[in-house]
Order: sequence, then structure tokens, then C-alpha cells
Amino acid sequence: MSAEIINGKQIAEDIKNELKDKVEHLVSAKGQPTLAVVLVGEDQASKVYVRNKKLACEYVGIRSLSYELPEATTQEEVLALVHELNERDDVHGILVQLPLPAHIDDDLVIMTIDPRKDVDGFHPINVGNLSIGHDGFVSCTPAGIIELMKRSQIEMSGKNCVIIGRSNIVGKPIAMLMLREHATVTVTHSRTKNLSQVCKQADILIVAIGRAKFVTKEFVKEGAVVIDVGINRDENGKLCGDVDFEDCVEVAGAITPVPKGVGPMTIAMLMSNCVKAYEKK
Ligand SMILES: Nc1nc2c(c(=O)[nH]1)N[C@@H](CN(C=O)c1ccc(C(=O)N[C@@H](CCC(=O)O)C(=O)O)cc1)CN2
Repeated sequence: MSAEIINGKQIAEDIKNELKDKVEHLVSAKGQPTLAVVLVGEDQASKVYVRNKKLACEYVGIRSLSYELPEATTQEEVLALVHELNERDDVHGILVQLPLPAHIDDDLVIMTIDPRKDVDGFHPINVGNLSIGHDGFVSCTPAGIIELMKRSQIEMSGKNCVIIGRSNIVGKPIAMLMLREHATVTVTHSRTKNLSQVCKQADILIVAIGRAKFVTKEFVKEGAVVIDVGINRDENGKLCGDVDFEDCVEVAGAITPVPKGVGPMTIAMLMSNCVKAYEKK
């Protein structure tokens, strides 16, 4: 039996179309929703993501203000820009693309963003709100995973969910969100014993470890939902996930591909957070 392949690209398009309609009706005396996009340095992947975010903004009807700064920009200069954007009434969301160059402290920059404009959901106040179940911005990749499952009619309540990876951007927030959906959650990492056996207990397996094709069919229970958050290059330079797709597709009940799985949802949820920031103002 072959798994259902979850089409993240199509679901992301649907979300952007819904947001476009909403923005058309929302735009008012408050002016156009506006996202400030800050990119520092020359990371090629980051440049692609930022370009795609700006294109998504244009599609949905969000104005984007672009700050593309050279690698040599100092931490103080980035912090000064964030302070300036915090103060501006016509800026509703601030996005600082990660990773920042090594001489800039990511955490300090994130903590400087006004939590009400933190559309990435990385600020400790938003992370705290998520963990106690209060309203706030939820980081885009984990929010996208939940939306992907909801729109694919995947039941989460009461299911056994195993997450591989404990990063602040994906592993920890997706654990909180799966708890919110009433799943039983296990977070695994590099020191977890018998990893493949733990994963094989999962009804829903979420993989975010950044190792190309790490998860093979030995990790997957027959019929399980497999969500692949990885973006890697294989030995031939081809884009691939953390899951060995060809191997797992025969065992899983549903699976996300890479590309066109979770990735596009990250950008759709960023758009959703921008509209939310605008509505809240
Ligand atoms: N400030 C942030 N920085 C980073 C985030 C983030 O959410 N906020 N996440 C990642 C990168 N990322 C968004 O910024 C991101 C990654 C991948 C995709 C995506 O659509 N991927 C495509 C493939 C694209 C390709 O060809 O390379 C897919 O999976 O289909 C979107 C956004 C780190 N930094």
C-alpha cells in the first residue's frame, strides 16, 4: 500500500487565497498591512526564502519593506533598525531572517522585536504564551504542520505523536501544539536510546533533525502519518528531507514530500501571522 501524499504546496496556496480575500475586505483607514523583512548577509538559501516571502506578501496584499544589509553590518546596527521598526505605526510585522551572521546574537535580536510585531513567533513572550495556551504568535513551521494535518483531516486527539528534534524553532513548539491538539507527545533527540523503536510506536511521526534521509521504514509504523520538516541536499545535490521518502512511502498512511510539503506552509503561516498582527493593531 502506498501512502497518501500530503500536498503542502496546494494547501499553502489555498491559505494564501483565503488571506488575499480577507485582506481585500480588511484594508481600511489603518492603511495596508505591512511586513518589514530584514536580511543580513549573503546566505543563498536565506535569499531564496526572503524573495519567496516578499512574493507571497505581494500576492496576499501585504506591503513588504525590504532591508537587505551587508554581511559586515554590526549587531548594534541591526538592533537600531529593529528599534526603529518597533516604533513605526505603519509597520505591523517584523521578520528577521535566520540564521544571522555569526557575529550577531540571534537571541538578542529576537528579544528586541516588539512581541506584538513578532510574526515569526520566536520572542520569549510568544513562546511562553504558546506553552501556557494563551493567544500569541505561533512560529510558522509548527503552525503550518498543524494546519496541514487539520486540512488533511488527520485526527490528532489521542494519537501517539513522536517528534525527532528539540530545536526552539520546530521541535519544542510543535510539541506544545500537539499537546494542545490532545496528542500524547514524546520528544526525542540525539541521546534518545532505541530511537527507531520509539518512533515505531508513533501514529504521527514529525521529523526535524536536519539529516538527509535519516528516517527509513524501520522507524515507521504501518499506516503512520509522517511529517518531514527537513530541507537538505542529497549526494546528487537534489533537495530532500530528513525522511527517506521512497523507503517510507510504502509503509506510511500519509506522508509529506520535500519539496512541496511543510516548506510552503511556513510562508503561508507567516502571511497569516502578518494579517493577525494587522487586525490586532
Ligand atoms: N526568520 C525565520 N528564519 C527562518 C525560518 C523562519 O520561519 N523564520 N525558517 C527557516 C527557513 N524558511 C523560512 O524562513 C523556509 C524554508 C523552506 C521553505 C520552502 O518553501 N521550501 C521549499 C523548497 C525551497 C527550495 O527550493 O529550497 C519546499 O520545501 O517546498 C520556506 C521557508 C530558517 N530560517
